[in-house]
Amino acid sequence: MSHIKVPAEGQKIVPGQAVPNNPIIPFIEGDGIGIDITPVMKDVIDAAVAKAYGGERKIHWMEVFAGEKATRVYGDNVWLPEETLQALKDYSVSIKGPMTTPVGGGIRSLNVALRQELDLYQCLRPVRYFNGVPSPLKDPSQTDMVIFRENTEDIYAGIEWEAQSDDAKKIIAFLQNDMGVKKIRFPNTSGIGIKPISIEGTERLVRAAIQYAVDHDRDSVTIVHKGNIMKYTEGGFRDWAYALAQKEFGATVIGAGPWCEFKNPKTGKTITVKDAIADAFLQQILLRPAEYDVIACCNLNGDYISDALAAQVGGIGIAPGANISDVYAVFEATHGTAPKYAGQDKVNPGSLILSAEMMLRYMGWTEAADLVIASMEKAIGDKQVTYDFARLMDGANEVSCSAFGQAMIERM
Ligand SMILES: NC(=O)C1=CN([C@@H]2O[C@H](COP(=O)(O)OP(=O)(O)OC[C@H]3O[C@@H](n4cnc5c(N)ncnc54)[C@H](OP(=O)(O)O)[C@@H]3O)[C@@H](O)[C@H]2O)C=CC1
Ligand SMILES: O=C(O)CCC(=O)C(=O)O
Ligand SMILES: [Mg+2]
Repeated sequence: MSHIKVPAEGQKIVPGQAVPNNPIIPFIEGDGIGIDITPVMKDVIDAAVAKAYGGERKIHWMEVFAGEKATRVYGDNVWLPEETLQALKDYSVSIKGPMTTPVGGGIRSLNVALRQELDLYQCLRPVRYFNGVPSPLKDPSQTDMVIFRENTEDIYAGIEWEAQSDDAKKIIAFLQNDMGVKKIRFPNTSGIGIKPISIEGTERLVRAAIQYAVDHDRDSVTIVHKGNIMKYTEGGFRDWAYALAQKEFGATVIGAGPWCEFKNPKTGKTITVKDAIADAFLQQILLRPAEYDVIACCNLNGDYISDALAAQVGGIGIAPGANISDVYAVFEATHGTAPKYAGQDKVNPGSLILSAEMMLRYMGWTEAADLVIASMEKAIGDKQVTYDFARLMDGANEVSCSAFGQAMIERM
């Protein structure tokens, strides 16, 4: 039986066709603070759309279920209903709140499952500074990067075997007996995980990152990896990325290499393609953020880098994101369910609102997207901020999650 109530009005967004003025957009409320931030996001976006288009355009929201709410609606152990997946495909553009993943045992990440099921291979996370936001850096405005995190491969593929299980014993025996592996330090008590990184997966992600640099007139693309240690996975990622820049964008090697460069066909400006080893990169983004622009990386590094970079511009309360395939897009914040704040109307809805702002821009509704940005800047400028900013800001008026949304709406 279906639990999805399709709105009486509204149309599907069909990939490759113009976005209708009355699109139906599926949303997943999310676990934990999802209950706080998702309604605020919808109110702010509805207000921006109404203000920008005077009633000519309107989003028709359609709730679909995943995570803890799905188990309440569909029954125990139904975490990601088939009809939810189908709706995300049928309506092609959607937005989700965060979902809980238990540590150690229990279900595997539903967030990762969605990315894999819909082949949302680009995790796009822009990191920029908003005036007035408190930051630990002296000059946070120098941090202006766009992360392209590979979203379907790496150890996130979930290919793992628990220590001392029959499967782990089988794999370890295979590695030792058939592959000549002698380096498993404690074979009787090791869990094993597999890290697949492919040429196809690398190429499509890096192609999107470089194309973004071309389309948005950016100066450089940095491939971040740990290829000195993981030679055939992260090292492969680096080598295939450079090869793609040369093969598809006409980049030529600078000096002894491996850095290369090409002229942006749209602006004539030089785009440098360079690389950095992940540990060094994490200190350089703090010390010399202005040297980095578009970032392309594998899944795990992208996860770490996303939160680290978010901290530089005020934290994960204001860190948006999108998961994109060649046909579908699912927008979501960088942060998780922050369970200790769930239901308190306390946290910053900024990340999810800015994720929705990315969604508006993706739909071509730039006037509404601009209003979202401008009203957020005004609310922060007036020091009407949630607890996360208030605790770092002099003279702030700490407001609730919903009041921050209202503060934005009043300033549109
Ligand atoms: N895409 C997804 O759905 C994601 C899901 N998760 C899942 O979320 C769960 C909790 O993960 P956890 O590691 O605690 O990470 P979270 O991102 O949920 O929270 C970590 C901390 O970040 C701050 N924070 C997060 N969101 C906000 C917000 N909206 N406004 C202000 N501050 C915020 C809070 O900091 P402080 O304590 O300083 O106030 C919070 O305690 C896990 O099950 C994890 O797997 C995690 C990341 C992404
Ligand atoms: O799926 C999860 O629970 C965590 C995912 C995550 O941290 C991320 O996508 O940034
Ligand atoms: Mg993360």
